[in-house]
Amino acid sequence: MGSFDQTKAYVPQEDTFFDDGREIELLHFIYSHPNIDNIRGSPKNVLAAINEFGRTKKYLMNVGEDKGRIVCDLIADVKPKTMVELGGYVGYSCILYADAVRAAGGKQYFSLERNPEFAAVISSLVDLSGLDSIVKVVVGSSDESLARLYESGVLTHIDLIFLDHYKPAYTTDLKLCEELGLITPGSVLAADNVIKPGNPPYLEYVRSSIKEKRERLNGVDEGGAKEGDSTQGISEKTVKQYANRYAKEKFSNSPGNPNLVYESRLVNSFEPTGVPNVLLILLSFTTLPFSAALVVACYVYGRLFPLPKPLPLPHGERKTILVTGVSMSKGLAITRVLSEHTPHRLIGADISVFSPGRVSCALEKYLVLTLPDGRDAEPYIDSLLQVIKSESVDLWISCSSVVAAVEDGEVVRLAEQERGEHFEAIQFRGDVVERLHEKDQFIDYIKSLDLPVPESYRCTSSDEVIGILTGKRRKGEEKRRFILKPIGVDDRARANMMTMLPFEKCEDTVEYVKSLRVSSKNPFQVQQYISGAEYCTHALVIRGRVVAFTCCPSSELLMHYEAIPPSSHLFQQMLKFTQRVAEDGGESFSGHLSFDFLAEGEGRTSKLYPIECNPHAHTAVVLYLSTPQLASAYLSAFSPAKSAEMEIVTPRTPTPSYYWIGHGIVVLFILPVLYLLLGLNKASEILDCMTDFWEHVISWRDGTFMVHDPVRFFVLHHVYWPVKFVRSLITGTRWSRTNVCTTKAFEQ
Ligand SMILES: C[S@@+](CC[C@H](N)C(=O)[O-])C[C@H]1O[C@@H](n2cnc3c(N)ncnc32)[C@H](O)[C@@H]1O
Repeated sequence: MGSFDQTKAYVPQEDTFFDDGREIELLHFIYSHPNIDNIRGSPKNVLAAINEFGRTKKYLMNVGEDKGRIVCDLIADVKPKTMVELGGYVGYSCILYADAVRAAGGKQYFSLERNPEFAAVISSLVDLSGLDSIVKVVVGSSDESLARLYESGVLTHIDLIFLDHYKPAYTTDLKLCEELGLITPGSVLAADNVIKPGNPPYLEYVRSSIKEKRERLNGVDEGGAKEGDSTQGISEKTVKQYANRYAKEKFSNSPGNPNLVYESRLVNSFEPTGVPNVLLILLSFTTLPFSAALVVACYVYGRLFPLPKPLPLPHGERKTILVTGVSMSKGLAITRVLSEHTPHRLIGADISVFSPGRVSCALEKYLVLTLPDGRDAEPYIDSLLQVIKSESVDLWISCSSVVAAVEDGEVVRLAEQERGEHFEAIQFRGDVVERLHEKDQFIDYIKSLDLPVPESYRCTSSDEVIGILTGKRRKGEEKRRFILKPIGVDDRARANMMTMLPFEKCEDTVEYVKSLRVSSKNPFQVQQYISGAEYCTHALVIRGRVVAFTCCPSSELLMHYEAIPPSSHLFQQMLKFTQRVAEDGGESFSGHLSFDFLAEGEGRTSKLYPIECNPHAHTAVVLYLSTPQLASAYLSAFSPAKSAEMEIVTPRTPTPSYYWIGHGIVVLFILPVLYLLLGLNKASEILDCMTDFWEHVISWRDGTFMVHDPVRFFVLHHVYWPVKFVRSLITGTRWSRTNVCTTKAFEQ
């Protein structure tokens, strides 16, 4: 779970927070919006306008962006033909989900809303977003509407149901759907608010075994909730939420189908009102004494058992090596290995004053670089050039983040221009970075090397895209599936565009593609969809030769790195691919090179497709933390003969796996304990998380912690992140997810 982005917060909830005319006000707000022409026909813009109203005018009880995304992911997974929502309010969830259902090839979305005024608002906004062909808004109490839809034959089966209406009716409506056969094995339920404010009868029902349900039906349950009492344990405020308009609530008395069992999973997310990231500051504060004690213990141990120092070099042979990006685990891992195993002078630089790298004893000096000023990267480039000049840097190892890769390439060119001679740098030139990083250029380039690529097309108009998606198949040819990626747009846009195409109906595909407004200014890549496991690699390339290489299964979100053994077929395939690209780069090709691959099929017959290239260091380099030979690989940059002879350095075997405790403690320990205390999750699920966490603590390694260099771990968790959170609270800086290992806080 990420932290809530405060800038997304709606205005606070008042005592009366709905049904006071604000729903109609919302319609006036949207239809008189200066951007109305762009809102028309665009579900995304209609949702943005609803959010704008909630943030600047009045609170709205919508599901919100964070929780909405979870259900959208579920829709993409389940691909429901028919989805039903109970409780539509002003249509936020309806527009968001119906758009996702359409994108996943679905046909129908039923929004059931009891209040006719709200239902009229939904219908109006659904029309405005152009989703009227898939959405049916049904006015009336959910139980009556479900029964009516079933009897008229309009609704025969529900693939995915979203429950977000009157909390006590969750269980009774679910049972009704079971009895009518609308919900069958394979149907998926997504229920909002079961954690907060809580819905114990619903959770109890979906977690009961067949035997328990039968016993309760027959009235033999000992001491449990009385069958039929669906308000038990739900707060009085929630039970009376709609009492102003519907004085007496009525429920279906359906017995349900006790033979159905559900697999259940609780997912925490945020209401649009927000959860302050103060909690994370508190976590850092409460764990501070433990970390401080750990630092002291490590310090004493380090004094008693110091690491052996590399032999000093004769006068004049000591070089200065600069590593940039030392706030990140990858930059620190490289400096750590170099400082332990080379006698050269190591200096580090990064853009943060509070960088955990500045306190690392691996560095002799830390320098702060200037942050790029908006789109102007010059201040950053100038400050880096200044460091290279003033410190007489002999070798620069660039470990900067992806956003600075092109600028870093430019720095190499300018440094050479200034010196009038070759400047040794582990950094590709700007044009190489662009060629490898831009999705379409990369695929074209790889194709030119005769290496396998997923079928990909660059398109600058909707017609081009439609032509490819709806093109005729040869006889016997299987239906191919594609995804559509924006080119040169940020990764957030890409995350929203991973829709499987074409849809069943040609007109749906056409409608969808047209809504993306593909043009020469907004080009897209149509790419063959490949289903399979994803892998990432990290390589050090010097003068066109791969001198160090490792790879592992991709797991950015879990933040786990487990090396694939060099003897495996997959490893060899990925290495061969990387070597081919490196060779093609020639003598001037030095830098960190990493690829993302998808493997189609398994074992020795699997076929690898590269999907992306990152021409910069990958966090997987932490796998080398106990491999001294990595230092020699970097130093081979000083001697062409050595790099030509070097054996490829792979992480020492057995290689420990890496995790980040700051991440693990939140997702695998604190949250599960919280659920346990609140009685919200099954003990077995909590136990699984705890076991994972414990296993990591015992047998994995933290990517930041080091017994002989413990202060940077302390600074990361008790200075860097808290300062970032406090700053974010004060300035309202946009962030919704944090990555402990790259020290980045970014929008999801
Ligand atoms: C929390 S709001 C739904 C928000 C909406 N799902 C969204 O995220 O945009 C709950 C809605 O359920 C409706 N509702 C409550 N009880 C209902 C019932 N028995 N049948 C149908 N709708 C109901 C309320 O009128 C209200 O509009």
